[in-house]
Amino acid sequence: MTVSAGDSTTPPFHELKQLPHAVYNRLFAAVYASAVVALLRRHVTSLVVLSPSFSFSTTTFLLLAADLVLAFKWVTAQALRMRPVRRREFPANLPAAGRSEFPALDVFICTADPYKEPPVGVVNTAMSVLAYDYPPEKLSVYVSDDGGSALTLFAFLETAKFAAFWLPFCRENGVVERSPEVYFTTNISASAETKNIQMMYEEMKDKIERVVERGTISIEEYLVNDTERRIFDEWSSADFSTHHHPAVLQVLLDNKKSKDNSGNSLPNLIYVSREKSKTTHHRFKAGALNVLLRVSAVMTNAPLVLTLDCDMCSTNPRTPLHVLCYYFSPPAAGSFRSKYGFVQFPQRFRGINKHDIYAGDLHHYTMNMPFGSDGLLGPPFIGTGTFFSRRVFFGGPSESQFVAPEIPELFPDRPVNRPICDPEVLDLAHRVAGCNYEAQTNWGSKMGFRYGSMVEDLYTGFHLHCEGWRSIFCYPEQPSFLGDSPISFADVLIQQSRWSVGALELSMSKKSPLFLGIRKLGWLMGLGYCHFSFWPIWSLPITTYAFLPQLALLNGVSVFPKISDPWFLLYTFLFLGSYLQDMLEFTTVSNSTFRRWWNEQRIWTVRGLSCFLFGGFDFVLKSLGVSTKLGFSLTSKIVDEEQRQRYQKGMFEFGVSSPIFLPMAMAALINLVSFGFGLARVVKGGWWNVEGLVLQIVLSGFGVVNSVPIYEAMVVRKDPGKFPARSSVAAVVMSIVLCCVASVLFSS
Ligand SMILES: O=c1ccn([C@@H]2O[C@H](COP(=O)(O)OP(=O)(O)O[C@H]3O[C@H](CO)[C@@H](O)[C@H](O)[C@H]3O)[C@@H](O)[C@H]2O)c(=O)[nH]1
Ligand SMILES: [Mn+2]
Repeated sequence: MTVSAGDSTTPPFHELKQLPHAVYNRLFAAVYASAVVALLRRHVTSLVVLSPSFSFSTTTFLLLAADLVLAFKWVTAQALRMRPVRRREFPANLPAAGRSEFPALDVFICTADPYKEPPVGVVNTAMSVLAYDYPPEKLSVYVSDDGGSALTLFAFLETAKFAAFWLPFCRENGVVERSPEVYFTTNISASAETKNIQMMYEEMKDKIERVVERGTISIEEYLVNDTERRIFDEWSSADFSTHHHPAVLQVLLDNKKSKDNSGNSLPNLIYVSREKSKTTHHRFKAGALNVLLRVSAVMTNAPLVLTLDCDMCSTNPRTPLHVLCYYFSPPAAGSFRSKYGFVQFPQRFRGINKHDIYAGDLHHYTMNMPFGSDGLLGPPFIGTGTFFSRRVFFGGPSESQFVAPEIPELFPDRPVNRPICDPEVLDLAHRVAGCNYEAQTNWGSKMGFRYGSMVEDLYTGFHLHCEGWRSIFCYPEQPSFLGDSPISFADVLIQQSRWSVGALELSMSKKSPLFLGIRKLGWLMGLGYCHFSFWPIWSLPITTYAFLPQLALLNGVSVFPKISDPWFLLYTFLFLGSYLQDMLEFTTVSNSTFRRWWNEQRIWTVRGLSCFLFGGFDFVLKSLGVSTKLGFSLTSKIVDEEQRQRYQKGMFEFGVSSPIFLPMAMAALINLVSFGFGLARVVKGGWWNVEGLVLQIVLSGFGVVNSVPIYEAMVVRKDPGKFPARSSVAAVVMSIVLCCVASVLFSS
């Protein structure tokens, strides 16, 4: 265990423990690796030595390719299993008197569409950070509105007013849940004060929701004075649209002037909608974050920066103190100028159903694997819940790597000595929020958040690690942030198709983790990044194993060893070994349930047949120049009540007819038919008669068990979330075609 403290006489600020299961992971990896090598050797020999027919060599070749991919994925996963660690912080040990030493903190919240991301939700996220247990004169919250929406700005005008009541209320009553929405739905109090503030909140919420529903702000009704009205003048110009408008910047709270209702200062709250033009690529979220980096540099230039998605409410007001436990530790004590570039909190979600049918908590990626990478060079950046040192955005950690920004006002260590409402400051802030500002600069390539991938988080984090930065995974028992997870299955798959495209943009780039990563970060960390960035190639083995053995079975062709063959044991070991290890890791190390694990393994196969496949296609089309424009399909944060109820009952929400459901439905059908066919043969002739097909029958059975929710949705369910009839028919037709083609091929 390593213990660090402010100095040797003070109690520790944090500790780091290696997780004990690392030893078993290593031993198991050694044994499993031998089995993998044996399997690959077997494939190669049978390909070279015996080649009785075209269909035999094709099948063997496809299985070899699938197993090679699986072996590669396995190796990359092991890299993250070699040295998992767990940290703990002790914020109580930070000297109480040190608050005046706290670094300033700039919080960035991104939103992009008031209809997909309801402003009330964004307001709650902002409120939960405005109410941080942090000196208000050091705290600034910047809201980036890529929707360029007056509705969002209106919601924030209201936020500024309500904050004056909400912040002192939280402070005086020791409120932990500082998003008012969450607080009022989980706490029912009879006190007059609470009732009063709840009424204020409900009024504000009503007002915002009515304005959003109507799509316009009624000037007479809602805007109380001329200053407020003037704010919205910008929107009155005829050519103001989401994709084409000047930069809009509005200081809604200024900590030098704004006071709450008990006379204390309020933090800064600044609305930023960067300039948009139809002719300039706006680079999605990374572009928005870079604008915030510059605008905040001009206005407050805090050395610490926190990035949040609009739905990621903070659930612990002392979260920044966990970060300070590292900030104040040697060798960097009080400067953050060490090699540690960012502190990543896990992304956790609220409202996930009991058994997590979509594996929406992204367990593997947001929990297990970050512990593994934390023992190496640190967790990847996952987009939200990340505290950065501002310095990381300007080149590697050593002085010689520093990349100077184009104007002195953006230097990361420049002290700020002008008020944020100073006209010159505001002028410059508008300028750096302009859509052509980045032309011929290093923004997006050597500075700031990096452009080049739809998963700007993984991509940026990778480049930061390659420059020499390290990161820290901070996982307090009590969740620090909770976000929304989509509840419609189509939304989940579309979101993950976008991630798949982004991951491939990284893994297939010239600076792929496979080459640059391993060279710069060493084998383990480099392979660890491969694990994340080669995510979608999983669809190759999954598609193969979901169809090939089953189609072979239907044609009576054996592709796996017989029961009496010793290789049978090897196959069984490889399958059960990795499944059991994953299950144990999930249920013990991460303390989750068997049912959740079971659902997660199902989603793994489903992803292979949907988002990974479609994301892969999109990527290929884009690389070939066939489709040039891939938009950022924003994940909807709207919750339909009926849908939510079905989701809470554990029902998959198909509903819309989408090609993304087709391959999984075809796999479900073909596995069912081949399983039935296999069983019929067993009934007729007994197990020994089909001993060459046993593994294929078992595999089809496994496919069938995993497809139960699909059969239900196709045949049994009548609710609007059922499998769309059109897609069912398409799946049946295509399955029949596939079976016919297979029977021709297998007879060749
Ligand atoms: O042009 C854009 C597009 C998106 N966003 C914001 O980016 C965030 C993430 O968008 P969302 O639709 O919620 O995407 P998710 O796939 O749910 O987000 C995950 O994946 C992203 C990478 O694709 C990461 O950036 C996120 O942090 C991570 O939560 C939201 O706050 C959006 O408002 C923008 O500001 N501008
Ligand atoms: Mn999201």
